[in-house]
Amino acid sequence: MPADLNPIDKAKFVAAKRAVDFVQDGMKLGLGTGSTAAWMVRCLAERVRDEGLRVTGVPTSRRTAELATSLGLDVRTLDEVRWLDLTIDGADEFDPNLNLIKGGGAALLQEKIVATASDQMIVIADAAKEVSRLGAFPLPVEVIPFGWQTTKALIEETLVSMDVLNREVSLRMNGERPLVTDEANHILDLHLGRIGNPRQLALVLNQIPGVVENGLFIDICDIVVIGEPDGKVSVRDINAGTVQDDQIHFAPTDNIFADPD
Ligand SMILES: O=C[C@H](O)[C@H](O)[C@H](O)COP(=O)(O)O
Repeated sequence: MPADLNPIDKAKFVAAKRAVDFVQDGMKLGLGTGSTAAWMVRCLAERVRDEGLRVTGVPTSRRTAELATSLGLDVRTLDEVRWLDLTIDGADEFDPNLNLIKGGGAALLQEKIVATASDQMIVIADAAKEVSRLGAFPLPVEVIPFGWQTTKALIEETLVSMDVLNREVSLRMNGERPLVTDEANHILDLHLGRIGNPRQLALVLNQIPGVVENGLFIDICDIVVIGEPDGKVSVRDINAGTVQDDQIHFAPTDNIFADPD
C-alpha cells in the first residue's frame, strides 16, 4: 500500500482494494463519492489498465466523474446505462443490519439513486464507521432551496412528534454560504445522537414537502468491506451472514495512487 498514508487512509485503501476484487469483466458499475470511494476508483483504474478489465462506470458526483475520467475509465450517465450490476461506495456509518448513514460529502441523492439501480451494493469503510445504532453522525437531508427554513421547521416538528430527544437541525455551509449540492439543493444536518427506528424515520422525512432525499440507506447495502490500518480486511455479507477475514499486502508502483482525494 502507499507507504506515506495515515492510518485511516491505509484502512480505506485496503477496503477499496478488496472490494474491487468483486468486479468482473463487462460489469456496469456505480462509482461512489468520498475519500474511500476515490481509492476504489483508483484501484479499479489499475485493474482496467493492468488486466484489460472492461467496465462502464456511472459516477455519483461531479468529483467522482472528474477523477474517473482523468484515470481513463469509461464514464457514462445513469440514463445511458439504466441498470447496474454493482455499486461500490463509502459510508459515514453502518449498523449490524448494514443500514447506512451517507451524505457526509453531500452526494447522497445521486448515491441513493445509483445504488438503488444496482443489483448489488458494496460499502467500503474503515472500522471506525461501524456503530451499534445509527445516529452519532449527523443525518444529512437534501432539501430544495425554496423555503428551506420552512422545511427545516417542518422537520423539527416531525422530530418532536416522533419523541426524538436530540433534534438540532443545522444548514450545512460552504464557507459563508449555504452548501449547494450537485443537484443545486441544500443539506440540512440532523444531530440526533441515536436513531431509534431508522426505517420509520427515512419514510417520514421523505413525506415532508421540500425534502428531496435523506441519507438513511435502509436494506440497500448487501456487503460491507471493512479495512484496518494494518491491512486486515473483513467482508460482511448480509445475505450469507458470514465474515471472511483477509490481509492485503500491496505495493502500488505508479501514479494512479499519487493524489488521493
Ligand atoms: O456524500 C458522500 C458520501 O455519502 C460518502 O460516501 C460518505 O460521506 C463517506 O465518505 P468518506 O469515504 O470520505 O468517509
